[in-house]
Amino acid sequence: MLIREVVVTPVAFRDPPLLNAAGVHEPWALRTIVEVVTDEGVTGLGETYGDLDHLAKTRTAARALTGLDAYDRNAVYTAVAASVGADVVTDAHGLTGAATLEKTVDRVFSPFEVACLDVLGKAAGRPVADLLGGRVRDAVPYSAYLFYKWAGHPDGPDDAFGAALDPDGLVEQARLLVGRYGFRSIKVKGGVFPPAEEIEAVLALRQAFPEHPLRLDPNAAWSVDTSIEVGRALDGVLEYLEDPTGGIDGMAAVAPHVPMPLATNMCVVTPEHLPPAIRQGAIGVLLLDHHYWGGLVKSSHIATLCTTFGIELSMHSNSHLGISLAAMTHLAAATPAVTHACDTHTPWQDGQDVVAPGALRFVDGAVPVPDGPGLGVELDRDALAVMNEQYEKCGVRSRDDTSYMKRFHPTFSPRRPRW
Ligand SMILES: O=C([O-])[C@@H](O)[C@@H](O)[C@H](O)[C@@H](O)C(=O)[O-]
Ligand SMILES: [Mg+2]
Repeated sequence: MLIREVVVTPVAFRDPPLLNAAGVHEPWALRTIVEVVTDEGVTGLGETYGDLDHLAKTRTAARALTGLDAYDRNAVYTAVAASVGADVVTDAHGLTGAATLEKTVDRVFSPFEVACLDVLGKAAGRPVADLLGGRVRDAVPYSAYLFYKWAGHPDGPDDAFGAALDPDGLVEQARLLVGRYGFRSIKVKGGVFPPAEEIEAVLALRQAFPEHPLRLDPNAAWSVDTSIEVGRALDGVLEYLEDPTGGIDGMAAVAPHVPMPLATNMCVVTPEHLPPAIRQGAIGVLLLDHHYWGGLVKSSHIATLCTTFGIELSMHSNSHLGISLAAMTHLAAATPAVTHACDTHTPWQDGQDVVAPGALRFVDGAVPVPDGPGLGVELDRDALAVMNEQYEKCGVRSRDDTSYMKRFHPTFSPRRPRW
């Protein structure tokens, strides 16, 4: 199973104007699609970020993998690490926490690891979930991921989702997503309006959806004191409060004073963050993300470690396509400790995808594990070509929610904490 060739293709797809603490989503979201082709003619798929620095590193790493054995993922990791060197890559938006060298290598390695597992699964005729230990659930529950949003991009027509700028708008958006996908949990992306307004929105959702577990995630937009006030105001309402404030120290200062667990995909984002977070009791839930936790196997090891220390698991998401959704679904299906519904941006992509339709679907808010070998999804080459052309033409080269927001609101500041 020697790697004969690795093909790296950047793609762009339409994204609605979703608001967050860093600004607003641009009209185009970027991803990179990785194809690992072996000497036996089996091709494995991976998906990762599309930002220029990361794309360059992914391309350099791809060239270093020719001739390696798809079974030998330690050798693949070593080659990726050597190709990354000492360069740390940071996201401009800062929504997935601090960058470190290990996290940079883990991020570059991840799509190749997923693609190698896809190869091995296809060769063995078994789903990736089987390679990760076997499925403990046949379908993986996801949450309705609500965003405050404008009706459309200021330079374009309104989109099909409509505006959501107050509690009624968010409740209406929840009805749309729950109605269409059957989600049984709801997450609100906060950090956009003053906390009192976001509390009001969560309470309106609680009234409209009395049975749905609710989460709120302001991406560290609040001070420690504000986080404690909001946490107490939502006593009995939230399943967990996600990244109310920044840093392990900040989260540890909030945790003992609020009634619900704190969750994160910002202050614990790489292995070296775990010891201090555990020592200080900073978090109760970790949102895994195989795209920056070094792929599926390492994520599953992190989950085991978290369970040992009483930390529960959920899963984080940025804008993504079907290869990522398939990988997330196999990982969560094979990881008993992922007991909270996972996040996904899938509804916001509104059917745009690089994978052929059919393998991935939502049933009662959950994605059944694809049955086919490997990830169980096939590349739609026409869609890939269209999205690659969109990438070439769209002009976006790195996600920058803040600059895009400042085009329309020049005084906007992404300063955190803001409240
Ligand atoms: O897409 C967004 O705007 C989200 O805010 C995303 O970038 C975050 O990383 C993420 O969803 C989160 O849970 O923090
Ligand atoms: Mg988050």
